[in-house]
Amino acid sequence: MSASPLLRIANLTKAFGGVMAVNNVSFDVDHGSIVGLIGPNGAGKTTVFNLITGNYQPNSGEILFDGRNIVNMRTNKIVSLGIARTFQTIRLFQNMSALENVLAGCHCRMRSGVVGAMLRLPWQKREEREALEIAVTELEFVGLRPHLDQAARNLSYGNQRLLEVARALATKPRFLILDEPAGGMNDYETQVLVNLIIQIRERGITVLLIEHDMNLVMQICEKLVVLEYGMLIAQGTPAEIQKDQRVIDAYLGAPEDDEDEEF
Ligand SMILES: Nc1ncnc2c1ncn2[C@@H]1O[C@H](COP(=O)(O)OP(=O)(O)OP(=O)(O)O)[C@@H](O)[C@H]1O
Repeated sequence: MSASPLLRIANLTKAFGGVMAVNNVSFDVDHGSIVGLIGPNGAGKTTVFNLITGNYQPNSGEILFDGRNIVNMRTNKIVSLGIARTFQTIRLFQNMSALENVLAGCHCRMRSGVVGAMLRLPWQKREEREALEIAVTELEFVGLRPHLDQAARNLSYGNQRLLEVARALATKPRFLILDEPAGGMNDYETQVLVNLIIQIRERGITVLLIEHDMNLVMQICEKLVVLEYGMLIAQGTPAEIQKDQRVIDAYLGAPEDDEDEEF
């Protein structure tokens, strides 16, 4: 018998008006794995992410994290269980420094919170010192230590994406959800990202990612889950998925766009 998965999605459904964005989808993410969620534009991938992180509530179905149903849980509670994410559209505090952005991630885990920290009681000072250490460590981990004091808006696009990863890591996740992490990156930046995701997994963090860059997905994911029109049409290893006729048809039948879906 195999060990229970870190994340289990069971019969998950989410409709927006008449649109079935996610339609009876079920899949597992095993502990310590890197899983890719792929599919043509509008297939329902980001909606699945928003359901896992509590940004949306499903119409039906279950989301079990480490055996616990997290449906209807508040987003901050879900973060405190060890789920962190980055967004498809960069969501940084553009006028704040790289360090301040990552500290904002640490505050999700702090007892005092941002306002309480201003009172500066001894245990709050200790907590702040620890947060600073974590933030610097994570900036170093993603290679942004030299840019610590720079405003987020002055970082290159690729570095802004890495900053989002550092901020997510500062919440000490067990499960990291990355929404198109290579979006807008050049080939060199993408390769740096690939190495970083592998190192994240080596830290024992399980990764679920949406990515249109098939080269990246094929390199690092041991399992792919494919959605089309909200429905799961295939799941398996990259080699299995590449040969799957339904997947080939879904991609070949997808309307052309500028996202360079090379499958
Ligand atoms: N908040 C919302 N309100 C209404 N419809 C929505 C909402 N979010 C998503 N949808 C619809 O649900 C469907 C799935 O969208 P979703 O963004 O999850 O797809 P996706 O696979 O992430 O696409 P992409 O690769 O383009 O990001 C689409 O038809 C979309 O228009």
